[in-house]
This record gives sequence, C-alpha cells and structure tokens, in this order.
Amino acid sequence: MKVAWAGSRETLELSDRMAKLVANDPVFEKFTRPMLGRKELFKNTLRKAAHGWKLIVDLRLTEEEAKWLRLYIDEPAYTDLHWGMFIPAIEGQGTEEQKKKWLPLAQKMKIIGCYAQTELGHGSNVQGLETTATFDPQADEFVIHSPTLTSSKWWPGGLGKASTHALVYARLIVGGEFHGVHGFIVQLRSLEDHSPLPGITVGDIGLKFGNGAYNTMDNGVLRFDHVRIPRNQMLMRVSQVTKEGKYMQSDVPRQLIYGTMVYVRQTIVVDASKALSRAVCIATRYSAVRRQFGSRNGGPETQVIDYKTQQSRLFPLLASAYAFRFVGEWLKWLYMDVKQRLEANDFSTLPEAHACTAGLKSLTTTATADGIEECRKLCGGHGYLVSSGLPELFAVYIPACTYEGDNVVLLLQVARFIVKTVSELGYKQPVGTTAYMGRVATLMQNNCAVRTAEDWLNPGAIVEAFEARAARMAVACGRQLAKFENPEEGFAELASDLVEASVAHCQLIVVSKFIEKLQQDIPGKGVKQSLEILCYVYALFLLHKHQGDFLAVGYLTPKQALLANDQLRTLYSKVRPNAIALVDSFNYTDHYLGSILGRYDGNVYPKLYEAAWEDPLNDSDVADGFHQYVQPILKQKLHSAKL
Ligand SMILES: CCCCC/C=C\C/C=C\C/C=C\CCC(=O)SCCNC(=O)CCNC(=O)[C@H](O)C(C)(C)COP(=O)(O)OP(=O)(O)OC[C@H]1O[C@@H](n2cnc3c(N)ncnc32)[C@H](O)[C@@H]1OP(=O)(O)O
Ligand SMILES: Cc1cc2nc3c(=O)[nH]c(=O)nc-3n(C[C@H](O)[C@H](O)[C@H](O)COP(=O)(O)OP(=O)(O)OC[C@H]3O[C@@H](n4cnc5c(N)ncnc54)[C@H](O)[C@@H]3O)c2cc1C
Repeated sequence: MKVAWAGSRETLELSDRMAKLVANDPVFEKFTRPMLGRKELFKNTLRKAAHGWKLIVDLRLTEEEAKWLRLYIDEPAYTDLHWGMFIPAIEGQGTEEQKKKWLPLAQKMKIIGCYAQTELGHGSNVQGLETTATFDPQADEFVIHSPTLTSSKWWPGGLGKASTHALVYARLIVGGEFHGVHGFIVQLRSLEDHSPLPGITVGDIGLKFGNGAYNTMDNGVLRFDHVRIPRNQMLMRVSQVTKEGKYMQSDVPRQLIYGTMVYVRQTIVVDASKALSRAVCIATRYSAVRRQFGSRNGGPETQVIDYKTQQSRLFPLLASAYAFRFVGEWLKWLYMDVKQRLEANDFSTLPEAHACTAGLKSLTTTATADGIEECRKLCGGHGYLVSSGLPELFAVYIPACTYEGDNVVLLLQVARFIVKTVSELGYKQPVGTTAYMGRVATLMQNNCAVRTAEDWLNPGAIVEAFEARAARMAVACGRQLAKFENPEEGFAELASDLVEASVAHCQLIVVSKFIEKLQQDIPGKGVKQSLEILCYVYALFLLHKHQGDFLAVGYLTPKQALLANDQLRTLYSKVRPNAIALVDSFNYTDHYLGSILGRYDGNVYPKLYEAAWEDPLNDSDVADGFHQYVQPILKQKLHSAKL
C-alpha cells in the first residue's frame, strides 16, 4: 500500500530517505516553534532554510529530492514562493533570452524571488490590479509605480523581508494606452546589504492566523515610487513591447499570463492529499489508542475507532485523502499534457486545464481544511493541544482555500466552462472531463437502476449517478440562464446554483479518476481490494452528503439513497480492520506528523504528560505574576457579605 500511496517504489524510497534525513537533523526541530516570538520565529525559519539549502548543495540533492526535503522540513518559508512561483513564472512566461539570464541566478539562489500579484485592493480580480508599468521609449525603460494606497502589493510570500526581486504584475501602459496586466521582474533590495532600493517601500504585513504556523513566512507589502527597470525585464513570451514602443500581442492567448497560477493550483491538489492524510493519520491512530465507555465486567473500555459515528466521520476522510492523491496524479498528467501542447502552440485544451485546476483546487482544499478540523474534533480535548499537531496543521493549511484563487471565485470559473459546454451541445461534441455531457439525452432519461445495497458496489452505477447529477444540474442552470436577456446578469443571479453545479462536475472527476486508478495494475497483496473499498466509501459518502442533489434532479429515489447509506455502513466495517495499515502506508515519520496523538508507537498518555511539564509556564510552581495580581484578591478583607 505504501507504493500505491507514493506512486512508485522509487518515489517511496526517495521520499523515505528525505523524511529520515530531516527527522534525524536537530536543526529541523518543530515543537518549540509555537513558543517563539515573531522575530525569533522568522530568524529560526531563515536558519532552517539555510541549513536545508546547505544540505541540498553539499549532498548534491536532485530537484526531486530537494522538493521532498522542503516538504518534510514542514515550515512555510520564503523559499516556497521562490521555487514554487517565481521560477515557474519565468519558465512559463519568459523568452528564451530572459530564461537564460534569470533562471541560473534564481536556481543557484543568487537572487531570491517572490510572486507579487495581489494588492491591498485586489486579489481575485487580476484585471483590476492598479500598479502601473509605463513604457518610457526615451530611456527604453518601464516606470513601475503604485498610484494609490490600494495598489500596494499585499500578501506575496517571501516579499516582506527575504526577497531581493519580485515578479510584479502591473497594468502595462504604452503610449498612453492600457494593454492588460503583465509580469515584470523588479529588483527590490541591494544584493550588497539587502537594503531596499530607491523608490521601494517594503515590509511584512503582520501576524497571521495562529501561533507559529504561517508566521514563519514573511508575507509582504510593497510600494513603488516611479521605479525604473530595463524594457527587457517585462516577461515577453506572451506579449512584447519593442524599443520603438510598439505593443505586440503574439498569437498565444493572453491567459498564458495566468499560467503560473494554473501550475500551482495543480500542485495544491496533491498538497491537499498530503495535508489531509497527515490529519487522518493522527486521528486514526489516536482513535485506536483512545478508549472510552463500554467496559464489561471490568474489561477494557471500547476503542473509539469502533464507534459507528467515529467511523462515519473518519473513514470518508481517509478515503478522501486517497481520492485526492489519485486525482492529483491525473491532474499533474493533464497539466504536463497542456504544457507540451502549449509549446506546440496548441491551445485547444487550455480551457479544460484551467477549469480542472481551478475546480479541483477549490474542491480539495475546502474538503481538506474542513477535514483537518474534523480530525481535531475526532481527537476530543487532546486534539486541541498544540502537541497533537492538528492546530498548527490547520492554521498552516486553511489559507489554501484562499491563496492561488478564492475557492468560490474559482468555482465560478468552472461554471463559465460548464455553461459554455452546455450551450455548445447542439453543435460541438464535448471532450475530456465534459465528455459525459455528450450523453446528456440518456443521462436525462435514465434513472438509477439500483435495487439492493449490493448494487451500489458497481463502478458503472456510481459513475452514472454522478454523471447524471452533474449533467442534470448543468442543464438546469443552462435552462434558467436562457430566461435572462443579459447572460451576465443571469450568471450573477444564478451564481450559487452554478457553483453547486460546478461542485457536482468536480466531484464526478474525482470519483471517476479514483475508479480509473483501480483499473490500473496496483502492486501488493490485497491493496487493490482495500482501495476499492475506499473508492466506494468516497463515492457513497458524497452521494449521501449530497443526496438532495440526486433526489432533486430526479435521478435517485429516496429508497435508493437509503440503500446507498446501508452500503456505506457495511463498507465502514470493511475499512476498520485495515484502517491502521492504510494510514501507516502514508509512511510519515513522527517528526513530520509532529503529533503525540499520532505517534507510531501509540505511546500517547506518558508522552502527553511529559510534554506538559516542558511548557514554560511550568518552569516554576507559582506562576510569575501570581503574588502580584492574585494574592491580594485572596487576602482582601471583604466587608460586604454579598461578595
Ligand atoms: C517546494 C515547492 C513548493 C511549491 C509550493 C508553492 C506554492 C504553493 C503553496 C503555497 C501558495 C502560496 C501562495 C499562493 C500565491 C498566490 O496566491 S498568487 C495569486 C493568486 N491569485 C489568483 O489566483 C487570482 C484569481 N483570479 C484569477 O485567476 C482571474 O482574475 C479570474 C478570476 C480567472 C478572472 O480572470 P479575468 O481575465 O479577469 O476574466 P474572465 O473570468 O472573464 O476570464 C477571461 C477568459 O480567460 C479564461 N481564463 C481565466 N483564467 C485562466 C487561466 N488561469 N488559464 C486559462 N484561461 C483562463 C476564462 O476562462 C475566460 O475564458 P472565456 O473562454 O472567455 O470564458
Ligand atoms: C497565506 C496567503 C499567502 C498568499 N500568497 C500570495 C503570494 O505569494 N502572491 C500573491 O500575489 N498573492 C498571495 N496571496 C493572496 C491571494 O492570492 C488572494 O488573497 C486570493 O487570490 C483571494 O483574493 P482576495 O484576497 O482579493 O479575495 P476577495 O476576492 O476579496 O474575496 C473576498 C470574498 O469575495 C468573494 N468574491 C470575490 N469576487 C467574487 C465574484 N466575482 N463573485 C462572487 N464572489 C466573489 C470571494 O468568494 C470571498 O468570499 C496570499 C494569500 C494568503 C492568505
């Protein structure tokens, strides 16, 4: 099962080696992190990142090994956006000449970059960004300026204190004419003494959600006062500005400028499976350790993992972790396929790539954020301790529902794609993830044929149910939209229904990819059977949770919905014997989990008790301040009997 989760034996071996390298290095200790003040915390992160970089250089780690090393260091740092966005943006939007100049500097960390797109006043609405880049033909330069307070760059990770350069997204103005938002490489700080360059105001935006957590990252604020950069620092793969001041839009879609966001959104789907699997590993192991009630004749109390309510909350999350892992594997393939096509100027699948990356990023991050919180609750009171690993995991994870695109805004992008597909059904055969809409007539006519709970253990029945739900919801939206004279007005009015139809479409993709995964060769005795059970748990859990959709579109009867729930209960009993093996398959070290509740050895209570005394508050029997502020209250002579 470990190989199935890792993807291959080679990846399992490589990731295991990196996990152990980090776990055995005291520099990467994590438990004290929540106790540190902001400046100490940030300095500690710089120290860890420097040590990580030294390991990469000294051990000559490959790009893949370095990626796993940074994952297992498990600390948001400026390097995330340097490697995760600044470099990919230059790779995707730079000319060959620009790549030749800037990539070696960035890859050798001679410069540190960030991705400065979001502003104080705009994040979702990229076309609304206010920072300007005005071409000066006399000087052959762009003048980068922050004309308003709201144009201040705000949020970019690594911007506040670490980055020397930024990829700045700004309104391109040539000869007084606006030509859309483009990316510009701007140096922010001296490479000598790291002080901000003239015209640059830069700093950190302040504390974020939760102690420790994401406060290891210097999300920054940045303003420009007429900063000049050479013309060749505008990324010019998509569009160019000539020395003479002529704007040239090459024949590639302007949306390629958004390409880095598409790339990161697809990485975020696999990130979701990793984050959710960590929380599920902790909650599953602890649910096996924790006993509460149920003792008979003085015997042991019942393991909480054996309660049906615990299983009905925990096992769908376990199934979701595997579902997101496999759909993330497919999405990576889709992204690489689109990237190759783009290199051949084939833009035919760009809309599908945008819709899939946007929709699956939204779906998986929402489910993962909710899932980590559910895992905290599954661990009862101890789940609320920082030493459970869950509060920090939650605090670091939840911005994923916002960064790289607010999840609702992204679902609205999927909705545009779906509505367009439905509107073209009469004359254009849908392909790819919307191919099922080509069978809309059948999907609108045929209702569910399930007669017994067993009938739900049929991939065909599952896929047809999810296809029918998604198709019927999309067609219903299309019909509603047709009633509006102004399509944009209709879209705005029906936005919530459209978002629900987008969720249905995306859940169909996840379920279908899970089923497709099971049609591949999966090594290991009993592994495929265990994954089949999880696939049905995932699908039937969603069907149960969203049964209102399936009933409202008339595909399911209440009886068939009840049969699905009966089957779900049976499936939970089948997951139970393998639950620990399934989470052990994630192959996480105790260091990476950072959780006393999720310890591999299950030695929870002694370690919880031990950890309590390490808290600084227990440095003395009587806490500092007690005698000064409490003792007087205890000693005061109360004259009024009422008090
Ligand atoms: C070890 C390595 C670690 C790696 C980890 C690193 C990072 C990951 C971890 C952490 C991340 C940390 C920080 C995150 C960084 C950020 O948050 S960066 C900023 C992210 N910001 C956004 O995502 C902004 C979201 N908004 C948008 O994308 C756009 O504004 C919009 C909502 C899509 C609207 O676009 P707009 O052009 O204004 O209008 P419209 O909706 O009309 O679209 C026009 C047509 O263009 C199509 N389209 C839109 N986007 C794309 C795209 N990305 N690709 C392809 N096509 C796109 C759209 O579908 C429309 O097409 P039509 O056919 O005309 O309908
Ligand atoms: C931890 C973190 C790290 C980040 N790192 C970076 C970075 O490195 N670089 C960078 O450039 N940015 C970064 N960001 C910014 C991030 O990309 C934006 O916050 C994100 O794109 C959301 O945009 P917003 O903040 O403008 O949200 P808004 O769009 O203002 O969202 C507010 C509300 O309005 C709703 N809304 C907005 N538009 C619509 C609409 N058309 N229809 C319906 N509802 C709508 C949203 O759904 C949401 O509920 C980061 C953010 C965070 C939290």
